[in-house]
Amino acid sequence: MKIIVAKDYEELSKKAADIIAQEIKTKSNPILGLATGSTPIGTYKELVNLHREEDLDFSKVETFNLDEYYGLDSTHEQSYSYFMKKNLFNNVNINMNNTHIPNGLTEDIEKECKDYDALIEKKGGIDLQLLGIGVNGHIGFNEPGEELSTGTHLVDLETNTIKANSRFFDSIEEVPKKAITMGLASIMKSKRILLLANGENKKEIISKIIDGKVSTNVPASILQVHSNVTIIIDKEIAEYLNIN
Ligand SMILES: N[C@@H]1[C@@H](O)[C@H](O)[C@@H](COP(=O)(O)O)O[C@@H]1O
Repeated sequence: MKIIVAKDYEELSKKAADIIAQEIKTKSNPILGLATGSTPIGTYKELVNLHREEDLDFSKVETFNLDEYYGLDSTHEQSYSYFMKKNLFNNVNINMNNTHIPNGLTEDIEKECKDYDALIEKKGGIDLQLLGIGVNGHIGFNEPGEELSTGTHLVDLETNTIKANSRFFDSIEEVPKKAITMGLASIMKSKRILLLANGENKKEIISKIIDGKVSTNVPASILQVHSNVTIIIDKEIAEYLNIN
């Protein structure tokens, strides 16, 4: 795992955007895996700046998002579909037909998940997967447990995840209890993985995934066996890890 330390969230976002921009510039049809949550918002902002100021071209970019809440319409302000449009897609020259997010309103979960994995496969897999991390070590919505799922699947969200994500909703009752998420195999098949983490509340989990054992109780620990992972952390986490 390659670890990059940024002095603050702004620098972390700039460094992440630069890595993604490099991928976009060097591949003829870059396939990006995208994440939501508060962590990548700054990265998307920087990518929009690069598009506006330096003509970073998204016309050939294809994207697959990690997850979507089950039961939320794409127009719901807390759906990840809405998030992606607001923070990135509406602000760059991406072809919306090339953006993919699981359909949270699907009536056929099994088909939705199978089709999602098949499409990623058909496109040749993800070149660069962007990840945030939950405080319990989840990536996408792959929650800790005795077993981990490989393909895209419907997941019951942990009570703590529901609590953590309630900060985006008016009340905790409004947070969906289930989500559709890419599985760990789809994530691990990505050619390169870029994980971002900043702030006090992520320091323990980052320490676990870097130094701890690989365990289904910490889903992100599986990243230790991927050959091309870059983690960008801020100074606060770096100090906790004793990295300068
Ligand atoms: N499904 C998303 C994850 O992909 C994200 O990494 C996590 C952390 O969010 P934040 O970046 O706001 O800490 O939130 C959600 O649960």
